[in-house]
Amino acid sequence: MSVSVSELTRSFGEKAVIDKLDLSIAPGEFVALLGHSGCGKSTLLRILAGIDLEISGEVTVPRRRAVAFQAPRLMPWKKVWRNVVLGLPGRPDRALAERYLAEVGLTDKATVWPKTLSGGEAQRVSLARALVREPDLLLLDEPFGALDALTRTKAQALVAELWARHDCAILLVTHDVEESLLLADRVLVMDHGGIAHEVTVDLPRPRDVGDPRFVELRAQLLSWLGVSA
Ligand SMILES: Nc1ncnc2c1ncn2[C@@H]1O[C@H](COP(=O)(O)OP(=O)(O)OP(=O)(O)O)[C@@H](O)[C@H]1O
Repeated sequence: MSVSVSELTRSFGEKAVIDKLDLSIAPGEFVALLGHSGCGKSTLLRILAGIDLEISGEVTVPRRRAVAFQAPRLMPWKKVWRNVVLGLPGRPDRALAERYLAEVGLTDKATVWPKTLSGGEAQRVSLARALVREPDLLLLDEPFGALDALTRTKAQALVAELWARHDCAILLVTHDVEESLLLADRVLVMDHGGIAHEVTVDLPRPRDVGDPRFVELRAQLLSWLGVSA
């Protein structure tokens, strides 16, 4: 297993936001996580990232893991390529940064300042910064949430491509049922502090939103989320 979580509990004060949650993710598997606002998705991601340690239960994650958040969180005083390799051991390596910037289609942005990037470009830099760590597990917390529809569609295609190339497991937190079905092998629905439902997306890629099975899965997920299709 790439990720193995058993009886995970995380409380804020009296309230257990995550309550005896079990989860496993296979190496190379793409898993999407849906759930109502405030149900604890980001909290779970922070725990898997090793940012939040105030937990009980068992959590096993690969040592090589990386996170990309909804906001790209680039350092404004460092040029793009330096942001990509920020925090890596050793001397900052521009050629290395450029290799990963090329993967996200931003070769020509290596030496610009982050403030000159569009939202979609900044998000791609954030992906390059995650990938440069060659993670076995990539944690994505609504990375496309703030993007317009067209940019979002392109970013989704890019993530699908990067995942196919890099052979890492991905856990993608999203609010978008369609996005989860376009990208993931398995979709989880979080509720009441645990994984309340899950579905395996048994459809070949690239996926067709008009496929009857796609429509059926979307209706199933929406009904689990309490939204009628
Ligand atoms: N540091 C904190 N202190 C107190 N409560 C917190 C803290 N962090 C999160 N919470 C609470 O835990 C719950 C889960 O928050 P979390 O951000 O994980 O939800 P989410 O499912 O990611 O929501 P959204 O989809 O809106 O991003 C919320 O009720 C939130 O208020």
